Amino acid sequence: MVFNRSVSLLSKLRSRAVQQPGLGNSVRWLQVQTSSDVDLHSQLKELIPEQQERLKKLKSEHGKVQLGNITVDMVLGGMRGMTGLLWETSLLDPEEGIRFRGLSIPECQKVLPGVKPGGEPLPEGLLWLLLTGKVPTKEQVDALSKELRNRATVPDHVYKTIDALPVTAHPMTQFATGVMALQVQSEFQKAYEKGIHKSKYWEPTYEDSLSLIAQLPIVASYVYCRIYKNGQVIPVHDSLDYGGNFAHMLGFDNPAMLELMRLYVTIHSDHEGGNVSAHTGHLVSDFTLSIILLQGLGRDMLMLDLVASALSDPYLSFAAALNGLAGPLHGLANQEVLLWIKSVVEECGENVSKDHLKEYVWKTLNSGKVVPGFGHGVLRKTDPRYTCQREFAMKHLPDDPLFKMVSNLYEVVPPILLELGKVKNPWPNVDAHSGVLLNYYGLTEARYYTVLFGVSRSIGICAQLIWDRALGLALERPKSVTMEWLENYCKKAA
Ligand SMILES: CC(=O)SCCNC(=O)CCNC(=O)[C@H](O)C(C)(C)COP(=O)(O)OP(=O)(O)OC[C@H]1O[C@@H](n2cnc3c(N)ncnc32)[C@H](O)[C@@H]1OP(=O)(O)O
Ligand SMILES: O=C([O-])CC(=O)C(=O)O
Repeated sequence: MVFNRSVSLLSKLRSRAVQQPGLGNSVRWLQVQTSSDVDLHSQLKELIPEQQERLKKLKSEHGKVQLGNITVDMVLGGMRGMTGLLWETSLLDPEEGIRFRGLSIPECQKVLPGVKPGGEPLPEGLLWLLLTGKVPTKEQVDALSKELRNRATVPDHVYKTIDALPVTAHPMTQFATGVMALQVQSEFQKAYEKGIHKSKYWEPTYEDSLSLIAQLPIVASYVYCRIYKNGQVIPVHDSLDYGGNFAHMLGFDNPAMLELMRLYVTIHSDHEGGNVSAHTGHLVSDFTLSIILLQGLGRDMLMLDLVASALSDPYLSFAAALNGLAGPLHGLANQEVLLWIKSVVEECGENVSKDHLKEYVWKTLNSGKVVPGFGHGVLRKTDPRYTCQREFAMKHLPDDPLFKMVSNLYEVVPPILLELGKVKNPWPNVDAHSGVLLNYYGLTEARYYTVLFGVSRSIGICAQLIWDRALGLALERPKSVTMEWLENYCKKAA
């Protein structure tokens, strides 16, 4: 029954995926693929004109339709509930969680190719899906894996730039610095300087994006080996897929860890446009006046040209996004959860009772801290990214004591957060689970975890960035007001 359901879902999604005017779906599906079928760039080139037309029509026919009212609460409350961004690659439902181009996480697990049938989805497949809106075949994913491997080289100055930082610098600081150093090779910046026509912006953005995505695991694993493995770097494997290669370069070759990394990179990639990292990347790519202070790193290593600042290239945009991801209420919660769990173990032991856990949660709250891994700005139910990691744990590490503690926290924390009376979502988010899985396979260095998140988030941010350029999206510049302005406005409105 379950099998039949998934087969029919698969065929439905695939037929949706290959629908083309004038061609029967099944006929097209059975066709032998040509080289342009497996080339992501050619696929995008075909799609862009129709999406440009779609946007033009939306604007001309419905440009004046109202999407809601803005209240003072929204302005003071971090713009919660205010619809204000176009983000094509994914959409978040508060109850149901994320959908990537319309597909939920369980659906992605069913239809995106794995290394073997039934394996965890390959992140390259997700990148293809986010960019084209179509479920790729295994051949398309393999071609993209190969392309990413071919682009996976990092110039020497990047390592030197990272080496200029103390080894004790936070891994995210080292990682973001490495990304900034990669920027000197931006194709977008070069094309902009040469006067590229705006209708062509998406092409060098695509080049930069794919190169950046390909290079990130190398920079990330360099940071890991520099900090934790005395600089013993492991080179890119010449046949592994993206997620598998990343785990390999970090020194992990256990097949289950490779599967975990594929799942991790897939599910952390995109969470619609308003989250801190994605929004920062999007905003900065539209417009930035940020001046990056690089004193002490050597001006000869990084030659940043502020000509590009009005349309920041993918490297600049993604570096900005990483700095947002490094905040403890956002991506750093990845590390905070495991550090918190380890502090529980230190104080109460691994087999802590639920009553002791409750006491520890209250102690955390009473000292003015948040319980990391719980709550969310938009979600109002358990994060499906948490659920799929829980399923992975039940399959691969059901007896791990830290997994058991995570399960107990699922029971203990929500009622306590509800008791506070102000927390809008007491349920666990993605970060509540990832640490114990990584820790189980030997990646125990919690301070490093957000770097993994960063590698994954490049996939969503870059996919949208390419569409930002293809669609010619406007510079983002919302209006701000002062308290006095609000007070006067409200007096007049009363
Ligand atoms: C990948 C991700 O970014 S997922 C999120 C990762 N972050 C975390 O896990 C950190 C813990 N969680 C939190 O801090 C919050 O739930 C956030 C930042 C994720 C969302 O924040 P908000 O949208 O402001 O949540 P919400 O509207 O429910 O907050 C209301 C109040 O409850 C508090 N609250 C929310 N979640 C928690 C929590 N887990 N522990 C303690 N207090 C909490 C808020 O701090 C806020 O308190 P205040 O009014 O005294 O400032
Ligand atoms: O959506 C958010 O605000 C935070 C989040 O879970 C993510 O970015 O993955």
